[in-house]
Amino acid sequence: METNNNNARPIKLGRISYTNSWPVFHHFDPNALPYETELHSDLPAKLNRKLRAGEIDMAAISSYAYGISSDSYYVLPNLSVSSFGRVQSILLFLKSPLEKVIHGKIALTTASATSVNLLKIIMEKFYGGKPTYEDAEPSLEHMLENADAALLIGDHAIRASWTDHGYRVLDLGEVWNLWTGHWMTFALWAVRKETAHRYPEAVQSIYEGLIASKSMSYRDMRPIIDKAMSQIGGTADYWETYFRHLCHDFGPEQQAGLRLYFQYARELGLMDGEISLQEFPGLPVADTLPNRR
Ligand SMILES: C=C(O[C@@H]1C=C(C(=O)O)C=C[C@H]1O)C(=O)O
Repeated sequence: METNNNNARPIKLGRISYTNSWPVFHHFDPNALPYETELHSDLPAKLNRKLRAGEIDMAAISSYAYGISSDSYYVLPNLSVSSFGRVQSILLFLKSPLEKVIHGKIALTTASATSVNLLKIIMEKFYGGKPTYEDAEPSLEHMLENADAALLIGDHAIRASWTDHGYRVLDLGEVWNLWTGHWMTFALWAVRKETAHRYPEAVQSIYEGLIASKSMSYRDMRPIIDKAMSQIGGTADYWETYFRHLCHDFGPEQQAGLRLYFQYARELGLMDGEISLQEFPGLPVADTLPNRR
């Protein structure tokens, strides 16, 4: 690999270890880039913390985590994990009737930041409830031993949804969309401003690699579906529907949904300050995907 003199150290890129971000990472090959790039795979909450601490330079992170540190980050244009309605992997499992849950106790996965705050918006602003919350490792049966409901995200939610659990399930992407009519953006790709200013060419080349990978995935989702079936299980139909409901673009419609989420989160005191969705000021990259819904 050719290493560039301007680049004194490898750029550390965080990858969400859930299937939802595979379309952006599947064809991304750090070894094909002109700058040394290290991939760090982890759960969203861990990537949020590592990016904040400067242990990694850029990453797919919870959109909530972007919102509370937006001064320090740029958004990488047109990359996100979003849905217009049902998402299938942000799920609240209800042991008690909803009427009781909204004033009861809810166990929250420690893997998430966006969805735990989305749940608070739904419970408190939409349903007029005031539950208590408790952090828990993402294991459905454990979580529900002492709680009325449990929130899981990503592959933990998908695997739990396939078990014969017998609980009612709310899909938070769907609830958000029913109440607001908007898209919901769960994750964004962010780069620390410090890194972007110091190594703009390296950040640009990683960004181009991610966009190229996304375009290739959307031309043919089959390899990703096959990989999901062999690594996680489930049917081709399940994964085809899952990836069809996800959107990895971040255009004006997704941005409008995210701004509303930030507004509601501020109204409930879950975040403060003005949040700018400031894009990485690199060169534009051709991304010819039609905006999907
Ligand atoms: C759609 C999803 O989006 C995600 C939800 C996140 C969160 O709640 O903080 C963070 C990253 C994504 O993994 C999912 O996890 O299934």
